[in-house]
Amino acid sequence: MAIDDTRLVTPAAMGAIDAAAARGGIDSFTLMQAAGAHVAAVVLAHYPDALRVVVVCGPGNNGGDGHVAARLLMQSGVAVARFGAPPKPGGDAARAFTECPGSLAPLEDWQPRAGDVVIDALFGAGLDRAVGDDVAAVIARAEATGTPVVAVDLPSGLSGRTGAPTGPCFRAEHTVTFAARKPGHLLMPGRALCGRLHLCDIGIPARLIASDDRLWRNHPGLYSDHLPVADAAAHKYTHGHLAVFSGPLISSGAARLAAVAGLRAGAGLVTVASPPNAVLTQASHFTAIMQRALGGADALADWLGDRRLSAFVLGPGFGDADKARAFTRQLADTGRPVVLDADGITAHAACRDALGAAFGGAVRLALTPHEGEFARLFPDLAKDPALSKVDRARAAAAMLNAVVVYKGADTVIAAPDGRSAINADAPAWLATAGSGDVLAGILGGLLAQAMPVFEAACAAVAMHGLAARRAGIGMTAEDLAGQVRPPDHSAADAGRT
Ligand SMILES: NC(=O)C1=CN([C@@H]2O[C@H](COP(=O)(O)OP(=O)(O)OC[C@H]3O[C@@H](n4cnc5c(N)ncnc54)[C@H](O)[C@@H]3O)[C@@H](O)[C@H]2O)[C@H](O)CC1
Ligand SMILES: [K+]
Repeated sequence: MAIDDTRLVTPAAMGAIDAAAARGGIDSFTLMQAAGAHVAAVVLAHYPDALRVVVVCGPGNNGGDGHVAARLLMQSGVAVARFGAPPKPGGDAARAFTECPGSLAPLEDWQPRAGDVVIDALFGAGLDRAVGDDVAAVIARAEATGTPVVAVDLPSGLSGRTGAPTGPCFRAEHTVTFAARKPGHLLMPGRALCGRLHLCDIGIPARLIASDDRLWRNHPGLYSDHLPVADAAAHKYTHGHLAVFSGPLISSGAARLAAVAGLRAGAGLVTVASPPNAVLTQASHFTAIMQRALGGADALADWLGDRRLSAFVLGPGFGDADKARAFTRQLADTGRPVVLDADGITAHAACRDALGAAFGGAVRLALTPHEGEFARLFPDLAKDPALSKVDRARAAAAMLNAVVVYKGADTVIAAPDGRSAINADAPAWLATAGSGDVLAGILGGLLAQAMPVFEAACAAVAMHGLAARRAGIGMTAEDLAGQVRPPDHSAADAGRT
């Protein structure tokens, strides 16, 4: 493929890329022709029985792509009707408008008919506010009549930067985008509003699609060079020793899930450290996983003297917030990597800055919050409507000098240096009780094997999704943990969306 399909480019950065292409002698009208041709091809391929293609065109270049598609469809013998307002004279869109035969009726004139397919070419990268009443009425009409919509670049009304609608928004069956995916194609609810995404090469060279965004879809290229190496000469300690802290008897299952996942992710040894009264219960479940009774701080300090302990997971089912804070501080002092999940995150809601300060220096803290946990730790970021999920995760990562795995259907992994990835291919059935404990365990297992934290987090999120696919729909978290496999170096690009 001539384009880099792993990079995500914000609409603003895309504008800069277009300008660089123009400086390099690439004609913008030629790009528009290519864009319109891809849209027409998607419509022809997916709606061969359409009786009429309705192209709704906006004032900018998104509308220009619509005029090109309209002309090409007419030339293919398709019945086409165009609605909208003519573009301002002088630019590419005006030229595309002029070159398309036939009239342009006002937007409000569209009366849906059976057999209509809508090409939404109203707004794309240039959307900067909520759509007006005229566009909102068209969106409502398409939705009420179930008319299929093919969106050009982005469904009109959707922010390509945040994945959030700015107001009323088309729900497309297909979205045809150009040169690079935008964050809004992967972030929810944008991903759902786009329907099936077609990423099309319009002739912008891949070398130009290297913006400063440092944002990718999660894919093996982000981490494969850092995966633990399966070494014939290895012994168990070569692959590290992961410690998982269990909560009280009643909630001890969460640590078990994390421990099993950590072992399956390749950690050489895994020990579950439990309050003394939970040890017997834990022991009755395990053979390969080791046990340790751990009372308070002194016992932990004693254990931490074992240099072979190489990573820690604290939080799943942990309960006691005071103890979580005290243990975390002791773990921070070891200089070794720590995963904080669930109660381990919530315990620091009132002392977030102290947590960040305890983990200064080389990055060795990973946090795996879901929406609710994120809001508890970062209420200021969670409340700010101007921020995308990527912005929030990045700001949180920078604040705490930690890698943040902000979970959801669109899990965002962010590093303090700004590198970020959106994971958009996990199956929906991954959202089940205990699933997060498994993710924390996988991540702990990779960190125990000395992977750097950002790379380990990207790999862990991918492995979690792969395990869910293996376990299949209807799985429980136990099934999920049982399907975790060490990362496969030879695996094909499993991150493709
Ligand atoms: N490299 C590429 O990806 C190419 C993309 N192309 C297409 O060009 C558009 C972006 O075009 P642009 O003119 O910058 O923006 P829009 O057409 O989306 O809209 C701009 C226009 O609309 C006004 N506006 C914005 N929001 C609203 C609103 N809510 N209500 C009313 N008016 C609004 C804004 O002020 C501007 O006047 C990209 O998406 C692709 O489809 C090129 O064809 C080829 C290269
Ligand atoms: K559009």
